[in-house]
Amino acid sequence: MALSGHKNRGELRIHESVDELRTDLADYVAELSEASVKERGVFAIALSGGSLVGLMGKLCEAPYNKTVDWSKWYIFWADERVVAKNHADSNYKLAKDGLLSKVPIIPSHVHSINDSVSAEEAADDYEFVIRQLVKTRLISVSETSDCPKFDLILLGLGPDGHIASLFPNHSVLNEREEWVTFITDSPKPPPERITFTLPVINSASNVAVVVTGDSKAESVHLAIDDIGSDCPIVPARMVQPASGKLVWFLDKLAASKLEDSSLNK
Ligand SMILES: O=C(O)[C@H](O)[C@@H](O)[C@H](O)[C@H](O)COP(=O)(O)O
Repeated sequence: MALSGHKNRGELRIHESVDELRTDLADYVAELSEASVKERGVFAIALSGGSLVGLMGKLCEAPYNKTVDWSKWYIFWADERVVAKNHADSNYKLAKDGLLSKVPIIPSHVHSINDSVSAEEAADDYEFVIRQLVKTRLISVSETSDCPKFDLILLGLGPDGHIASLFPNHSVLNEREEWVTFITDSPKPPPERITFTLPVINSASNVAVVVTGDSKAESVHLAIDDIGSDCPIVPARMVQPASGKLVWFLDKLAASKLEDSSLNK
């Protein structure tokens, strides 16, 4: 693995293979879980959809399945499709089938969205739930804003540079008041989604963006490298934790267009 810091763009962890990335990601999540449980007694983690959950798969295997204190995990979603929980498009279903059902997480600690209301109501409900948990400090609060401070937010990256359900040129990128908002016009189906806003993502203690494959190489370049003013600002470039730590988990293909050639050999 090649390790590097990239000015204000966080730590880059570039892996020879997807398998190496999977091991490093499991180690990273397990270490953050241990540190958070030691410090706060709980671990509040937000997941996304896509290939991310599969890439976290080693957490279900030895040694992690036995060493991680799963009873202290509280699960949230950085974004969710507004579909029934048993629908093939549901990020909850993806995580349940691929991770949550394979480790001893306490069912009441799993905070999925209300799937029986509109996208707008689901976003409001989800923000309300998070507000209650911030009040009790199950989720920490940012020192600089009133935003929740998740222990870890895990994000994937779309070929268009989107993270969570924050798509390029969409007005929700400018949302500064809401913690959770909704869209009904996602360029990638399904159209109705709820999503954490940038202030919440940027208030987390740790944010990890997990990216594999050459179809993402251009958006990785646009998100990380020093780009000219004529280049588009992709949503992933707006991930800039105020006081938290940003880590990029990349495989060689995803890193192949980064400008620092020593990194993508
Ligand atoms: O809601 C969605 O449409 C997906 O969850 C999406 O946001 C995904 O996370 C990225 O596109 C990365 O996807 P892959 O990791 O599968 O390429």
